[in-house]
Amino acid sequence: MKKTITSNDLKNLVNEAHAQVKDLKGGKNANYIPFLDKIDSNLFGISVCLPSGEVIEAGDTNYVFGIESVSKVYTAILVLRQYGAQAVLDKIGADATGLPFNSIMAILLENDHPSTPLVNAGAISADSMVKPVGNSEAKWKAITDNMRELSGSDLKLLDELYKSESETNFNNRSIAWLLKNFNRIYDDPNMSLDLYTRQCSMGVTAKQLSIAACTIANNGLNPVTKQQVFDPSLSPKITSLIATVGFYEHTGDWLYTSGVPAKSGVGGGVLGVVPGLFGIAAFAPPLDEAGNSVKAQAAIKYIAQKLNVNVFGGDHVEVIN
Ligand SMILES: NC(=O)CC[C@H](N)C(=O)O
Repeated sequence: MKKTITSNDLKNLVNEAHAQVKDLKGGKNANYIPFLDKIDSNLFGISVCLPSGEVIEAGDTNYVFGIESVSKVYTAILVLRQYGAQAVLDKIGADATGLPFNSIMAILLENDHPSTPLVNAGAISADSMVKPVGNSEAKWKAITDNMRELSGSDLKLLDELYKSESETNFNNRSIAWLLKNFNRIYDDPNMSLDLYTRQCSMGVTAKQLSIAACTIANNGLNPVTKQQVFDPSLSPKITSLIATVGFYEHTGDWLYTSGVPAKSGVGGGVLGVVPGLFGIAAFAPPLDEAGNSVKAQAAIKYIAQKLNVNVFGGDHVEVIN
């Protein structure tokens, strides 16, 4: 069915979702990274960005939190921009692992392959691919420039998070060297791991995430800055990667129940893409056992179900002013 709603209707719906979900119990902050354990677990924000550039917000949408694994989407886009879709498929892959984000078993099971740029192994591999290979400083500039272009404004490193994560990332150190063993690291392993740890420690707001999500939903055109950030042909590629593995071992359940391709991070952020319609982001620190924000999932589901939008069916919704 074709359906037209006003941006005011959508604003009311976002406020309603916030009110419905804000007291939801369950989940707990990530505690394997000490910094994240200390964040106020009552923080909660929802932001929806439309292709017109309008951003609809409710709650703590300007609170700066750790982007964590949502950053994998950004760097996946960067290597897609630098290498094209085929090379990313060949060098990293585009498969679901069905396993936790930090799984070493997934690397062994795939017989050398990191599977996808959206789990730790593939993301470290993607950071190793970022050009110019061999130059850490210039690679970091490419990573942060790309983040700014997608989000419409600068993301800033959370120094304390970076320190906390660098001191405790023993599992990721093993992943980097295991990938080296399988020739799936295309630069220095320690440098690639450090770039990965740093990108995960960037601070972002729900509002910035929703603008990046809308840039993906809007075929690479940032709706706020009006910059064509990446080639439109890459949009379905990144959305399919997100749909396939965005919630790790819970991805199938999530997609089945929400119909919205979305990527989570252990900082509590979730970025969701409804192609052509909007980018949506939500943030709340308490996570379920797979590391996905409990309230962010509930909020995005609430909005998608009320609108009856679903990438596999549902209504064709148009938002007018
Ligand atoms: N799922 C996540 O957000 C994990 C990211 C975190 N930096 C890690 O590597 O463990």
